[in-house]
Amino acid sequence: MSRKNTKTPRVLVVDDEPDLRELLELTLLKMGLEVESAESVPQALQRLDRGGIDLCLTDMRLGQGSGLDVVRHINEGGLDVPVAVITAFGSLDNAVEVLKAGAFDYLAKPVSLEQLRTLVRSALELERPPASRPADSADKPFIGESPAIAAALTLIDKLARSQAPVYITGESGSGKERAARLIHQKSSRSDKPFVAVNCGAIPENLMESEFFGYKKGAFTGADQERDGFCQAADGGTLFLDEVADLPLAMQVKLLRVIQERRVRKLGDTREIPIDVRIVCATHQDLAKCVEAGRFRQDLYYRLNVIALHMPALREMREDIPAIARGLLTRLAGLNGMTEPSLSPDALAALVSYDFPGNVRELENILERALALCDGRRITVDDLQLKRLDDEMPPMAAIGDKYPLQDYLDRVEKEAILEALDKTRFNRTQAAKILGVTFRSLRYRMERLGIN
Ligand SMILES: Nc1ncnc2c1ncn2[C@@H]1O[C@H](COP(=O)(O)OP(=O)(O)OP(=O)(O)O)[C@@H](O)[C@H]1O
Repeated sequence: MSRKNTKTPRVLVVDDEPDLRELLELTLLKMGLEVESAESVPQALQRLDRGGIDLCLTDMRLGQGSGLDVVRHINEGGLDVPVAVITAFGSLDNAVEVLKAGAFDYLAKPVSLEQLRTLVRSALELERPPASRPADSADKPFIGESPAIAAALTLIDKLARSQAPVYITGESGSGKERAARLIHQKSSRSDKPFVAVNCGAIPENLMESEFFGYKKGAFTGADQERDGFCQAADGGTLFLDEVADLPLAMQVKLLRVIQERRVRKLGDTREIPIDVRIVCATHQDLAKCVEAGRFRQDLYYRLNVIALHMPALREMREDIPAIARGLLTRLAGLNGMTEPSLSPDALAALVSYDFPGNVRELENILERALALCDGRRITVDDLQLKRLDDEMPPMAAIGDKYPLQDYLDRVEKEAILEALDKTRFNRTQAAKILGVTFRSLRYRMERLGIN
C-alpha cells in the first residue's frame, strides 16, 4: 500500500456547491485531517492523478459531470483511494449504482455529520497495514476454505467497511446471524452495540413499543420510560432477523425511521435522531414476498442494497471435516470433556449427509454424539443420522405396484439414493454405478426431489 501511516491523512472533497463543500471541509479539519477540494470532475481527476490523496468524498451531481466519473476514474486507473459519494435524498438507484461502480460507500443528503465521521474513520482505517489489524483468533467465527464460504467471507470484509444496508440470505442454520455479527465486529461501529431482533418472535401488538420505546404513562403498564431496539443500537448495528415476518403496518413505520433517521417513542411528541446500520436476514425469498404483497417493495429496496448469501453446508462439503472437528473441540471444551476422535466411517457419513439444517444441525448431531459415544471415539451409530430415504417406505413394504408411475419413481429413487450413499454423494461416480450420464442423473434427482 502506497500511503504512509505516520503522515496526516489527506481527503479530497469534490463538490460544486460552496456551502456543502465548506461544511465537509470544516468537519474533516476538525477531525484533524488535511483537506483539499475540487469544484469539478476535471479538477478532481487531475488532483487524484498527482497522488497523495487518502480518501475522496464526491457529490453525485456535479455541474458538467457526475460523482460516478470520479469513482470510475479511481477504479479504472487502479488508484488506491477509497471513494464515497454523496447522493440526493431518496435516490437509492444512484446509491446502488455508485456501489457497483466501486465506491466504498455513499451518504444520502442531508448529510448527517455523525455518519460522515463514521464513514471517514472507517475508510481511513482501511489503510492500516494488515500487521496492525488484530490477529485471527483460534476460534474463527467461520471455519472453512471452500470457494463458497471464501466468497462469503471476502464479501463480509468488504461490507464491514461500508455503511450500506446488508440483506443476508441463506437457509436456516447457515450462519446468517453470525455473519451479521462479524460485519459489525469488523466495522468502525464495533465499539457500539449490536442489537439482534427476531422479527418473527415479537407479538404484533408489542412491536412498536419494542422497536421505538415508550414514555412513562404511554399505555397501561408503562410505568417508566424505555428505549426501543432502534435507540439501543444507536451508533451501532441493528440486525433484523426473519425480516419477512414483519407485519405490513410495522414495515411502514420502519421504512420511515430508516429514511428519516429519527424515532419517536410511544407517547412522546419529540423525535430523536438515531444512527444505526441496518443488517437484515431471512431464509424466505423476500422478492417473492414482495410479489405476493406481503412485503413492501420500497422497504425491500431500502434493505436490499447489498446482498450477502451464506452457503448451505452441502455446498461446502469439503469443509465438513474441519467444521465438525472445530465444533467438537468447542463442545467438548464447554462440557469439560476430553475431545473424542471421529471414526473414519462417522466422518464419511457426515460428509455425505445432506444437512437440511446446515451447521446448526451438525452442531446438534455432534452434541448428541458426544453424549452417546464411549468418550474416546464417535462412531457412525453415535451420529444417529437420518438416512436420506428415511421418509420412504422400504422396498418390501412397497407392495402395491399401482399407479405404475409412482411405483417406478419409488424404485428409481431407492436406486439413486443407494448409489449416492455408496459414493458419499459423489454424483459423477453415482452416475457411473447407475449406468446413466451425469446430466441424466442430475435431471432424475431434480425430478424426484432429491437434493
Ligand atoms: N462455517 C462455520 N463455521 C463454524 N460455525 C458455523 C459456521 N457457519 C455457521 N456456524 C454456526 O452455526 C450456528 C448457526 O448459525 P446462525 O445462528 O448464524 O444461523 P442462521 O442462518 O442465522 O440461522 P436461522 O436461519 O435459523 O436464524 C451458529 O452456532 C454458528 O456459529
